[in-house]
Amino acid sequence: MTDTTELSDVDISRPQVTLTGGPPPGAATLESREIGAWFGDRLVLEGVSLRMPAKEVTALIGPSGCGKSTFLRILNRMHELVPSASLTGEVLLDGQDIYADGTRPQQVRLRIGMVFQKPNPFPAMSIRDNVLAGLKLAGVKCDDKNALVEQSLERAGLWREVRDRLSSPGGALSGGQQQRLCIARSLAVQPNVLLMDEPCSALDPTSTRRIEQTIAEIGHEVTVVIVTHNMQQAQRVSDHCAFFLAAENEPGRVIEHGPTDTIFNAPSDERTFDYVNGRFG
Ligand SMILES: Nc1ncnc2c1ncn2[C@@H]1O[C@H](COP(=O)(O)OP(=O)(O)OP(=O)(O)O)[C@@H](O)[C@H]1O
Repeated sequence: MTDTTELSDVDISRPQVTLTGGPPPGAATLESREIGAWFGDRLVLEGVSLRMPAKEVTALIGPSGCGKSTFLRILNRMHELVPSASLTGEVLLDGQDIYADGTRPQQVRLRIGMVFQKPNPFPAMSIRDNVLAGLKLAGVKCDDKNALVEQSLERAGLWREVRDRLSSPGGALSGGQQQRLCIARSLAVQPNVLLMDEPCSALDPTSTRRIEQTIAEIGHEVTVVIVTHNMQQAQRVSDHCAFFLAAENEPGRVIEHGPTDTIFNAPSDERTFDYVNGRFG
């Protein structure tokens, strides 16, 4: 599928549709402080302190197994879904600890959405209902569902391709379209942060480029944190980069983080230089 829609064709300037019971409006800054993570008695992450600024895109890069996905899942309380998992440290969303006593994980996940490696729309459900699915699950009310569907699909860069077939099943779309449908579903609840775990790894180059355009668009409205193995992609889409590395039999740590340009062109650590230049990993 070739998509020729250009960024400038998409109108994302309209005010957001009003939701009742949804997250407070706007992007939020996410900050981790001294995160440590275990599976059983195995420490897989240590001392991860990272600030992911509002309305900017932060890429998490590093070799396989260094804890990037684990860290991402800690950021919206999905790590605790693994029975043997535990953690230490704090995650602050605009200064509030998402692990504070009395904070419900479902409420956190409404504010901090997640898009996975493999697109996971409800295949038999219509495109329209897929977009609205997150609202239903969270009990969020919307005053104009048609406008919300259009706006969410537009923000995800899919509206023009599906506007004439909103009642077709989500499973009938191409892989790249399904991934954009999942992004639209996440955006429909108007989250403050969107986490993306290798969102393009199952997609062809054209679909990958379209998702990268989508990230460029939404990255100015919502905070984005993306895990990627693709160094060109990290350079293209992110404002900031964090390089994770786990030495042999050691937990993963952040070796270096900073503006993407610095990480790729003038890193301060030799291991970062070697990794971004493809010398290992
Ligand atoms: N559910 C789990 N149970 C036990 N160990 C796990 C589990 N998930 C991940 N791990 C371990 O935690 C460590 C970090 O894994 P994680 O998937 O976070 O790394 P990653 O950097 O995202 O890797 P990749 O780039 O390959 O996706 C690895 O050693 C992995 O084997």
